[in-house]
Parts: sequence; structure tokens; C-alpha cells
Amino acid sequence: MHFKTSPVETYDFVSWEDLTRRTSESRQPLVIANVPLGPCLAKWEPHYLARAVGDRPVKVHVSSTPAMDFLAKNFLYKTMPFCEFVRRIGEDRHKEYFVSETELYYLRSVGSDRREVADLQVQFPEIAADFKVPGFIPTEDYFSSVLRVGSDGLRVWTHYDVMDNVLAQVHGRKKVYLFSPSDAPNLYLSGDKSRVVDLEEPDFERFPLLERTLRFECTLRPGDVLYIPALWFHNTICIGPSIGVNVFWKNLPHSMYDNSDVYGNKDLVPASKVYGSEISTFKINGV
Ligand SMILES: O=C(O)CCC(=O)C(=O)O
Ligand SMILES: [Fe+2]
Repeated sequence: MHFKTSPVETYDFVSWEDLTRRTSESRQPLVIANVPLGPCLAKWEPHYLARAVGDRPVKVHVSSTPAMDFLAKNFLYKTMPFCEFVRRIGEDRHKEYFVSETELYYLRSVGSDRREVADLQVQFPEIAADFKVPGFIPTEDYFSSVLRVGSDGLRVWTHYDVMDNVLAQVHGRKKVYLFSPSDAPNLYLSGDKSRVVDLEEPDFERFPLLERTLRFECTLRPGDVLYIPALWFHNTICIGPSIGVNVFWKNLPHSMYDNSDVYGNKDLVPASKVYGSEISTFKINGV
């Protein structure tokens, strides 16, 4: 058994205007190569980040298996100094560890309390100026900028977000699988997350409807930016220690978004009025 696959369309960066046109016309995922992301492309690697940010504590995901599964909760959240976290990202085996000497780590930066949105300028002022927010995002619609750092092989579960998003790769590579929102009935969803975590060799016996899906795929290299339209499912795998930033923005009228949503993944206001609040309660601690 297998499913159909398709590469994500890829273009070389031309201009921000060109990107505005392409993303608003197609609303399909796109990879844009050679994007001018600023000095981060030359500077960011684990040692540089460790020196620049220092020992400020960060809350990270710690997983004994590469495939993190939000629904099965097969990982822990632990707080450690940022410099210690990026040092461990580069190790195959750890002298000090929480669950196993080969455990993997993942940072999805967050605000300093449950109401603060992730913003590179606020939580990582030492390095924020290195990263140029892609210039086609309307300033008034900008929502958050999220630092994403992960160990080699670390996989983030299949989910969707409710805002448009660009995922910029700065260091290392990242494999990304995507599915259209029209594949939702075939993805065994629980809220905004899929029970199917392994999309490389999925269990077709357990998830036979997967055969009906079309899996889009791409591998991001430093300087590549992936446009992930709102509601598209995505699943990511770090290839080598990986550093990137994603930026969410409000592509719809702002009154459509839930004001208490700091992750960009709560149902839109009209949807939660239809479904009721119990569905939205799935969505705390999302990515
Ligand atoms: O890059 C990752 O690790 C996850 C990215 C993601 O979920 C997003 O950009 O919305
Ligand atoms: Fe996401």
C-alpha cells in the first residue's frame, strides 16, 4: 500500500512583491530558495547561539524517540539553560540526560507567560536583529516569530495551524511533509492533530484511509522558506541539528481569530461557535 506524493513547488527568490502575488494567488505550499534572511544565514550555528544568548532558562521538549507524538504525550517538557540545550543538540550521546543517553531535544520558543506570544525581538533580543522577517508579510497582520531548534532526526507531529505561516530554515536541513485541508477526513484527526505521526513508513493497516491522500514533500536548506497556508497539515523532521524561525500572520480579518490564542492554532471564532468549546480545549500547548 502506498499514497501519492508530490514535490512542493520551488522558486528562486525574486522579490517580496513576487511572493505576495504567488502566495495570494495560489494558496498552495511553496518553497522559495535563496531568500535574503539577513546575517543569521552566516552566523547562526549552535556555538554562536550559545554564546549570544547565554544561560537564560528555556523550556524544551525532551524525547527518547525521534517521533514526538503530542496525542500520546511520549515526551517531557524540561527547563534548562539555553547554552546547555544547544550544546546537547550537537551530541549523539549525552553524559547528563533525563530519560536516555540518546534523547532528542526540541525548542519551540514561547512567551514568558501563557498570554505572551512568541516574538524573537522580545524573548531573544540578542539574536533577533540577525533575522529579517520576510518582507511580504503585512506589518499590521504580523502575529508571532518562533525560534525552532531541534536535534538530528527529531520529528514534530502532524498538525495544522489557523494562520498563514512561513517556515524559514537557517542552519541544517528539515524535511517537511504536507497535506491539503481537503485530506482532513483521511488523516485520523483529534482536534488539529493527526494520530498518524510517521509519514515516511506509515502503518497503512491501522490507517487505511491514508491511501487516499496526496503527500506533498520538500527538504528545506539554509535560506529556504516554506510558505504553509493556514489549515494545511504539516510534519517536520530535522536533518542534522536544525535552526529556523517561523512567522505566523493573520491572513483573514482580525476579528476571526481567538484573542486568547498564543500559538496560532485555536479554531477561528466562527468555527468554535459551531463546534462548541470542548474542541478548542485540545489545543493548549500546540506547536
Ligand atoms: O519546524 C518545525 O519544527 C515545526 C514548524 C511548524 O509547525 C510551523 O511552522 O507551524
Ligand atoms: Fe505548525
